[in-house]
Amino acid sequence: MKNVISINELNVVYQQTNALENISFNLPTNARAAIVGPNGAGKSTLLKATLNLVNSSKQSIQLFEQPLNKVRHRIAYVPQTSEVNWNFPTTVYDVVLMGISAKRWGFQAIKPEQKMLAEAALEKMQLNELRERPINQLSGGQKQRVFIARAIAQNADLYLLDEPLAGVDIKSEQLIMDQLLEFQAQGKTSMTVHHDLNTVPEYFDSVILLNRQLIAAGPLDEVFTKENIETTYHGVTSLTHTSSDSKEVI
Ligand SMILES: Nc1ncnc2c1ncn2[C@@H]1O[C@H](COP(=O)(O)OP(=O)(O)OP(=O)(O)O)[C@@H](O)[C@H]1O
Repeated sequence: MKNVISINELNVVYQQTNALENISFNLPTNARAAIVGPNGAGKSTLLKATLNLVNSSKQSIQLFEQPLNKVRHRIAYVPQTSEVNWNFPTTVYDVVLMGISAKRWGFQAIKPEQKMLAEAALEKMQLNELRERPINQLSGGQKQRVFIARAIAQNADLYLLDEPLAGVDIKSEQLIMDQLLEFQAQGKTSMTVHHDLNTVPEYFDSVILLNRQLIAAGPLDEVFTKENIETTYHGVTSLTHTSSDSKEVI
């Protein structure tokens, strides 16, 4: 089985912080993977390093067995909503169209089939009625769904999602998680930062356990063990304390 992501001895150092130390793992094609670990473990940094959005040790990452610059168009990134400028004067529909623009050259017109992709993405995330709404007038869950819709419209092969369930209600959560299943059914791969240990087995089939260093990575059954979770969270074992309010607990 081919690897979509191959990371070899990745290090990321911010000014004062060793955010990631000596990370090596492979993610096979068609995985539906979660990145799990406590606050400050480097989960967002791992996604950003994969996309070369932060300075890291070079030559340590291959995507689709190639360097990033050859395959960037095959990757969709859903950032944390807190990292998006929601006051930018644009509408839901225009943000979704941006997913398509990622695959266009210069001022090429949008093709009918690309418009259909955008329409399908709006439909899937149940955003049709909100399409003309300015993005600064959306709820937390609606904001998450807009960026997932943009990623769907991009029609990528690899989806990197940073906490897509943060601040969403149960309906949005179900829509988003069903979409990850659909990506997988289409032969695509996803890697998602996820905070709720309780739902990891339900939502994912692979896990990357991280706490600045890699604790373990691989299939859910092999990796998501009590021992590994304990090591990741330095002894926090109770799964009942680790949903979105886990930020304080861990
Ligand atoms: N731009 C930056 N400059 C300096 N330090 C940073 C920067 N971004 C993150 N850090 C630090 O790097 C470490 C890893 O941060 P990161 O956001 O990747 O963790 P995380 O696991 O995603 O955390 P959380 O669960 O809280 O979102 C933290 O100690 C954080 O304070």
